[in-house]
Amino acid sequence: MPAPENRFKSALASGRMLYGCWAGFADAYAAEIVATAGFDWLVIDGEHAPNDLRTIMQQLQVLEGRHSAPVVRLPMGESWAIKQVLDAGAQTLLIPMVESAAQARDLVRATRYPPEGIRGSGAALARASHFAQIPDYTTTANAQICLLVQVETSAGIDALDEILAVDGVDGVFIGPSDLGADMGYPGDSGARAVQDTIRDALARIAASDKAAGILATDHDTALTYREWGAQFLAVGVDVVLLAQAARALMARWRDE
Ligand SMILES: O=C(O)C(=O)C[C@H](O)[C@@H](O)CO
Repeated sequence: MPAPENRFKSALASGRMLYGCWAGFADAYAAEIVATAGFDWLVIDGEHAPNDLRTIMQQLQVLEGRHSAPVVRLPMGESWAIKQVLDAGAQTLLIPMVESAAQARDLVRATRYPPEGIRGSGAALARASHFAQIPDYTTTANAQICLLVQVETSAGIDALDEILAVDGVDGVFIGPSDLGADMGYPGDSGARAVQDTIRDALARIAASDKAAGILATDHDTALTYREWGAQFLAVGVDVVLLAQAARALMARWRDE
């Protein structure tokens, strides 16, 4: 009995368009609600949402077996944190601020058991192995890991071709907000220079053996990014959806 199939990794490899949403409430109940929408993937955000290992695990638990595949984003690509979330059951990781091929190679190694990598062997304690109920988990888990790296600085863009050559990286996600800020356009990822950089980057990623990903909450911008080569395309942020709907509702009654 091998490690569970990573459906997101398989879908990414098939080339199918995959629409996602950020899950930023750091809460299993909220993740369960968003999953009823039918997104192909949900980002359990450990970078900008108040998640910890236990809340990440609880969201992995409620998403198990659902259509929406969990993508866990860590604050940074630390090998100890990668070990913890993989043992908690994550199979797809989104790692921010990747700026070199060397960094990408280190991330690949951190997600794999030896001899391919350095992931610590603690499967008996791990939810991921169904607490050692999957006897050959450590020899089959590597193949089900999906590593998505975020390129979101000028340095990362400059190293993109080398990053794209790293075996074990499955996708490259362009972070428009951070990229815009690093390029000197904080809060304005729509600036011409940023858009030109995003277009070139998505094209280069799509032309490689990796999948291209990005986030756009504006519909027309998301359509443009899809035309430019994005395959795993996040089109919403749950926290923003609730905040905007609540404010609009009160604004309407305030004017009644
Ligand atoms: O830089 C970006 O843009 C991203 O990485 C996406 C955002 O961080 C995400 O938190 C949505 O705001």
